[in-house]
Amino acid sequence: MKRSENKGIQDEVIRGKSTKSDPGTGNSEKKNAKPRSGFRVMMGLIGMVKPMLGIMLLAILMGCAGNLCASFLTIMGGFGLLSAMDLASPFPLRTAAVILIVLALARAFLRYAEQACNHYIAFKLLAQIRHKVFAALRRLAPAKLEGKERGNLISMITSDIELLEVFYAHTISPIAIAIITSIVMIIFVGNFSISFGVLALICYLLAGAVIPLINGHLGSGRGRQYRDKFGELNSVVLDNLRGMDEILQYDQGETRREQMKEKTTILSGANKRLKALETRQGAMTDFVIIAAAGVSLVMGGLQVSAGTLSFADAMIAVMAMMSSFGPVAALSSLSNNLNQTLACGNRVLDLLKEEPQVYEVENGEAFPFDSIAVDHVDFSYGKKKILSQFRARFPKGEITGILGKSGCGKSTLLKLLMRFFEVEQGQICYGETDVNQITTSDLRKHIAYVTQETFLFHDTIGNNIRLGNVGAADSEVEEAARKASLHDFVMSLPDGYDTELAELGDSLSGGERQRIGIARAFLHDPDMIFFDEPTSNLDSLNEGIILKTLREECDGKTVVLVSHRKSTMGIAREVIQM
Ligand SMILES: Nc1ncnc2c1ncn2[C@@H]1O[C@H](COP(=O)(O)OP(=O)(O)OP(=O)(O)O)[C@@H](O)[C@H]1O
Repeated sequence: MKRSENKGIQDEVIRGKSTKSDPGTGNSEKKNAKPRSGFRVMMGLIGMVKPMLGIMLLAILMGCAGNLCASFLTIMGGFGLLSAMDLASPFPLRTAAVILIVLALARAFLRYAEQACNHYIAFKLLAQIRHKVFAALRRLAPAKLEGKERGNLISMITSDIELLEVFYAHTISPIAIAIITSIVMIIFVGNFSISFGVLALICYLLAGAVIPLINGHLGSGRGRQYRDKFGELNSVVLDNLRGMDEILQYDQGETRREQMKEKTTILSGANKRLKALETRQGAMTDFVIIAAAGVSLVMGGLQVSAGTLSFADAMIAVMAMMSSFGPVAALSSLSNNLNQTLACGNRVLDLLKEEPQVYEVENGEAFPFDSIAVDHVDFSYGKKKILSQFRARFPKGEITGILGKSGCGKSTLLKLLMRFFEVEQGQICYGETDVNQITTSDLRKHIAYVTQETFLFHDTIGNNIRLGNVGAADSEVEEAARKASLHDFVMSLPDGYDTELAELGDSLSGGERQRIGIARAFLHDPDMIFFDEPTSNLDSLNEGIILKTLREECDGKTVVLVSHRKSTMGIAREVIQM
């Protein structure tokens, strides 16, 4: 494919989509987007239930049947009472007793089955949402994970998704159940007298909709405040744990303790305000239920004395009213958590819908092993300009060094070469091919990027090195470790290459971690290696060994070497000053 043709495709495939967001914040689209209403969040979350609609309907059916069983337990008791008093009852005492037992057993079974279905749906869905969130992160990474939002993402993956369990297991079906059972009960009591039906309708609306909506509105700020304060306390505790060495060294224990105490006091204040609202809401709901009972008693009495209703019917209608508030009362307590749940749902939906800053090129050009040309490149994180009309050339098969003061954009340049971000202006070309036209997976397969921070997985040292080439034999792993001056250290450990890094925890030194990263790159054996401060944590002996290996092993490879150290730059054929 010719370059000009590629450019056309490029404009269509990449530019159209990826220049919308903003490196450094990563969310320009989100900032401009209208916030979702609670209803839209609910619909979005319910949309995810589609694959499990059958079980959801079953849960609602069993919930309705179970709650009606509970109401009719009391009503059947009323019929039994009428029969015992020799008043008109459709059920003789014995039959009423048998039905009572059946209803009680059915109630227990249906309740259990409803909860089992709801939890099945919730946990299946949580697993699916986690998969979706990780797939979204995979799509959005690495740019998204580079930004300041990393902390928020961790909290989303851990607590936000967890909280959605409340929505799926304890929100959707209770709302449907309350609506259906209320309609059944309105028809049932309305059959005795229209006024009972109207009273039931008003009271159900008050307890199940008006009070929860008002309190939900009043409590939305308090719920969010509680969650924010909870997050703040968590991060202070984590900071203190991580920074324990510094706290002890600079005698900051008392100050940090005071800070934690202050955060705890604020959190407990927020919790108190939230509980006060919950208590007030509970009291309002109870008032409506008691008022409904009182009004229905008076109404029944008046209708019996006026001769428009028999005593037996009035008694059953009043008992039905009194026993039917379970499902709507359950809704009233929902609204306390609903605001928090919807806020979490909103964040998860935002992430699932977020456009990546950089789209991976899937069917582009194969990676050409050639010189790299950086031509008049501009790049900014948000409003902060990092590179302006930057030019450089990294010849094929040579080691080129990059020197520059801290923060001038050396690591950023490597990330642009890796296409973690796209340039704003100018071009980066491998040979004749624009980096934006190269199949991204192919690009990353042929380049090893050794970052300043080597991430170690909870696995053996051997497998951590093997990340560079999963199929590598033990001898190849050992060879790579030797080149990275790591072998002797590994052999000094009781289990050698089988030593679990989780057991060592953070006890590996910066230099040892760095050497694991370098061994990975050697094992990967790519055409190009980008090193970001590869020897910053090493003593001069290990630095010397690694530089010698770099010179020998990287013969014929294109190497870009970022470093502050003049000694490291010694192996570079050319040094670019940024
Ligand atoms: N993801 C990001 N979002 C916003 N700003 C960033 C991001 N990454 C880096 N920066 C900022 O961009 C500037 C350049 O960062 P970069 O890491 O490229 O510098 P550097 O030259 O490699 O520095 P050092 O030598 O200290 O590693 C710094 O001021 C940094 O704070």
